[in-house]
Amino acid sequence: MQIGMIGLGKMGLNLVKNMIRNGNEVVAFDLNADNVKLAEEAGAIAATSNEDLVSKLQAPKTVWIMVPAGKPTDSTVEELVGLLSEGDYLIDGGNSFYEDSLRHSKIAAEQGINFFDCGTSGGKDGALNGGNFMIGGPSKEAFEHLVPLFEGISEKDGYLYTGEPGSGHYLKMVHNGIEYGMMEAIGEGYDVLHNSQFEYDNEAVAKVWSHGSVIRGWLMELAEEAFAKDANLDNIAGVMHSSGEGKWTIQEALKLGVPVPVIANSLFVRNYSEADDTFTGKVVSSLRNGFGGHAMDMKK
Ligand SMILES: O=C(O)[C@H](O)[C@@H](O)[C@H](O)[C@H](O)COP(=O)(O)O
Repeated sequence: MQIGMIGLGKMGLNLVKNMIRNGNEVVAFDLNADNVKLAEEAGAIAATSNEDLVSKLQAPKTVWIMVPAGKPTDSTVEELVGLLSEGDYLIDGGNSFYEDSLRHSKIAAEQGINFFDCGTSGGKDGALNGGNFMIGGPSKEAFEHLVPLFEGISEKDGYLYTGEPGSGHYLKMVHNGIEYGMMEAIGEGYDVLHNSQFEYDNEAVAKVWSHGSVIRGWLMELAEEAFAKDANLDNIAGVMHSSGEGKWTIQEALKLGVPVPVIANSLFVRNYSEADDTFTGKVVSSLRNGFGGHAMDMKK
């Protein structure tokens, strides 16, 4: 089928290549002209603006947007709702907050446009070679139109129509919450090994854990790759950033009254990792010193 792709960053460009390899025709646009050129080299038809992209598609038109969540997605959706017509399809494949997607779905539905909120997982490699997609949208019938597209670009069994609008990005949000907890557990286990009396070969450990153990999986394979490049990760700072989905999962859990101690602590550990020093630490150190006379590390 024919798809318009807006947003040709590391995920969008790989999706374009995947779509073309699977027999789709892609019209591509990005604010960065260099990225459009790369898409053109990969076989896409270049567009010079969102409007130009939409004008190059045949009805019913299908546009996939892959731009950062928040304001960039908001403005792109708003513009496209004005450019597309009744019966067209609009897919947000980014990591949008599900309440934003509910809003986008509503303004699209007012114009008769089928809006799908699509959580995309599997990273750059998945986008290129077979990804994972969690897709909410107006109806199963409308989704049928997109099945050939997702059949081609997904890992086998790697896409799901999740039901009503918002449910795709909601599922991706929770997926990422789980991702936070799993990665933190792997990190902590390795920290124990690293500080133990034994001399473990981190890469070899990841490799053996990847073959038949309970904790095998893609994250363990990625750990093996990372340790192969840098045996003790000496060149990497232990700072962990986050893009928001862990936080949203925790906020949602608080709203629902569901306990999520592992996911919540994973985010707090990431937040701590971003700080050079913490005021909490200064306060606790002062208090220990106050009641027990325990030594405080002073600023150098
Ligand atoms: O499923 C995936 O492929 C990943 O989750 C992907 O979506 C991305 O790497 C995260 O958004 C990073 O999230 P943080 O920056 O919050 O760790």
